[in-house]
Amino acid sequence: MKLLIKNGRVIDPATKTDAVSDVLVEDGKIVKVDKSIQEKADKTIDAKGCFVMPGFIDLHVHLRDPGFEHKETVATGAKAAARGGFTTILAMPNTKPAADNVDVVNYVHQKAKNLAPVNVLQIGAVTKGQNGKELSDIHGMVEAGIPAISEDGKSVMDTAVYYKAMQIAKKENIPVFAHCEDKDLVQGGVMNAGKRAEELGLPGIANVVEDVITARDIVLADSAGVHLHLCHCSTRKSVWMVKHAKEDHLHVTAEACPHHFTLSEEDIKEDDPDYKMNPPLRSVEDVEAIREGLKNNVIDVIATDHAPHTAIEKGDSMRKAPFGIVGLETAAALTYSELVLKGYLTPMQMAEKLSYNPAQIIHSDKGTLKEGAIADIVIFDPEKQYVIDAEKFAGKSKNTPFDGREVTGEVKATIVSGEIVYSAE
Ligand SMILES: NC(=O)N[C@@H](CC(=O)O)C(=O)O
Ligand SMILES: [Zn+2]
Ligand SMILES: [Zn+2]
Repeated sequence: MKLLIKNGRVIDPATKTDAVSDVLVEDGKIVKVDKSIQEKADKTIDAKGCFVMPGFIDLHVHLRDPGFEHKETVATGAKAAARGGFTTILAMPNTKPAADNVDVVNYVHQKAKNLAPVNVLQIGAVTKGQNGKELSDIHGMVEAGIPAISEDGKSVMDTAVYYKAMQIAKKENIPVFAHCEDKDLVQGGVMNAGKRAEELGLPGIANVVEDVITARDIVLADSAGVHLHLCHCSTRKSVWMVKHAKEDHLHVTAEACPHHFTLSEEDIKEDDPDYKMNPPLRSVEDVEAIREGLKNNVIDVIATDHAPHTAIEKGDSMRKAPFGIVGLETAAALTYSELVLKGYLTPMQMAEKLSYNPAQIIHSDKGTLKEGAIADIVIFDPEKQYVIDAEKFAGKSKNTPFDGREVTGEVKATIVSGEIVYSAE
């Protein structure tokens, strides 16, 4: 099978390419990137006016499988990923049972192999049942193919337990993905602590809840010599700490989510569970710091933290609703509309943060359009304007604050190993 992508703007961070070119794919691999390829193909896609980028890689997805299949499954989550331009997604371990052993990791990988249109990699839990006390079988799970460990959903509050896990991760040469939240400081908060929470009469979550664990984890990971990747950074001080850690040559990387660079607490007009996520939407100053952090490459990665919950579970008040919003099908458009069009990111940086940098963090040779690479590709139309319609989502859950929002930029096609797994037409 030969696929020819004609006349697109090929953007490849690995080779620093940004030029109108054709891309020829054969037997699942990129065989040629050149100005005008005249070869006959089985299928030709006209990508005129579109970006042709390495397929997006999402380091932070909740697939809810096993255990919460009413919210999402490996199959539906992977379908949502394909629609969002993602060709590889990493699944967080807060499932039921938790992904804390080889059996669950194999179950997800096997299910993905059979049913998922995109690559799925399971992340291993740090502790058994995410109980924060006994370490999971990290070595076994690494042999089964986990690219990282994480306790996402919570922090490992016991510093000694976390330190031991970090030392093992160092030995296994995998990164630790950190969810930074001091459990003892949260005190029932449901949105950012501040004026807006007071006006709505809702309990707040202060920045210090995140910042104090971010500081601890940077220091702890440095001492263990392990690569620390900070999940869903939302505060000004998180960005500031990552900046200083990097200046000091510490092995720290960081991600930000589209909701944290698009919305602030001021966008919460009423008690609406679709605006409840962890960490919460912060102040305007925090949002600006996240945007600047992305611009200055202090923040390396854009990840969705796709966290599906049903409408019934979300209910009608933030007081009781679970934390989390879906994100796979809105991330590319929000990145383009909020960061590229507003001058924070170049299209090259967009490709870096959505594909090349995440690949580097998990030591993957994906995230590039180099000749010889696996043909995981996204074709993105930067002109297309439309209104986000959650009813059109391929994912099972529709919990998003972006329903009805006007955006620019649409995923036109997603290609995995040379196969078109999603097409907007
Ligand atoms: N982000 C969220 O608000 N929720 C996530 C957990 C997490 O990412 O910490 C979930 O699993 O629902
Ligand atoms: Zn988290
Ligand atoms: Zn998460």
